[in-house]
Amino acid sequence: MIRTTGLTKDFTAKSGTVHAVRGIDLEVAPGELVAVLGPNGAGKTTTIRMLTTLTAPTSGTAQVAGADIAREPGTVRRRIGYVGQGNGAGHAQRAVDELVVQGVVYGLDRRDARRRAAELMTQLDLDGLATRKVSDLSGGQRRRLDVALGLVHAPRLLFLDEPSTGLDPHNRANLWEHVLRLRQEHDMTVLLTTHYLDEADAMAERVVVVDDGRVIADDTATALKHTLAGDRVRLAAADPADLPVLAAVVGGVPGARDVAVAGDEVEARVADAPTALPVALAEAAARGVRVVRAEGRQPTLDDVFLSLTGRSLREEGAARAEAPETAEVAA
Ligand SMILES: Nc1ncnc2c1ncn2[C@@H]1O[C@H](COP(=O)(O)OP(=O)(O)OP(=O)(O)O)[C@@H](O)[C@H]1O
Repeated sequence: MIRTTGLTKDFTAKSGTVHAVRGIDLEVAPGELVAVLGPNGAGKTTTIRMLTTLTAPTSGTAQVAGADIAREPGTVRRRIGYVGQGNGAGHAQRAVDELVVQGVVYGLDRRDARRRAAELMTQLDLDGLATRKVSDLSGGQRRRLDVALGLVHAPRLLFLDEPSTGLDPHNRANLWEHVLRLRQEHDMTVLLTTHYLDEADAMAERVVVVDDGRVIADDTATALKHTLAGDRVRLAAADPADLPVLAAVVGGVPGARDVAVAGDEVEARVADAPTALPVALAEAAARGVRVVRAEGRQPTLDDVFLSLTGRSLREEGAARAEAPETAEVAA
């Protein structure tokens, strides 16, 4: 459904050239749900904008929904849906009119456009809001209307750029419920970007991690967490003199490696924290070591990013959210 080769985008800014995307090779099969995850400025939006023909690549090629983004941009656009960041819907318009107009733009006659609009309003739980002005909708309702706008022409491939940013947890869950149901009903391929690690983890069958314009990992969330981060256990001894014995105990549990002693604690990677922890505790007790704290931890996608880059995605997101990006000048 998507195949890119060496997709690259440079921008010319006042401060010099910005290498936003540095040669991305990506394949997405029909029906997949892929999350592109990465810190602010990693190149996620620029990649989506190239794939949706909104900006031309500096170099590289991409086939999207069976058409070439450079040679057949019109065909690509007809076959895909795109929900960008922020709200695409106009403000003074009534919700239903936005959908009807979008349908007409995509070639439906007015009657079909009205029928499709009504169908989508129901599917996205917007019934009863048809005649409300877009500006009077709540954030969650407006985002669902944006998704409806992206689906008017029943695309086989849907791009969602940070669909749930700014929504509260209830509205995020609600939006996802709708997207996942629609995807199943229409057998749609979905490529989305998100900052929410838990969202990528829970929703996507595949997670593509990007950093500084490059793909640095691409696999299922489970595989990424298993191979790049791994489970951990941490145990603290009441008596520091017991630490060498405790380290030996921890080192003996299944799959233990990277055993480290810091302060009054022993920490190690293990194959499976929930089963390793009781084994370690029982063995420590048998050897007369009194353990005062014990913790087993399973990795998150943030641990994956940390292991790949030495940086935390969570901290970067928070730091950048507090300090708005300085404006860069486009070419
Ligand atoms: N029009 C432009 N002119 C100059 N630089 C740009 C332009 N658009 C994007 N950039 C730069 O390209 C890089 C990638 O930006 P992009 O918006 O693709 O990142 P992102 O991963 O989507 O980030 P975010 O999560 O904040 O949306 C950033 O350094 C950004 O400042």
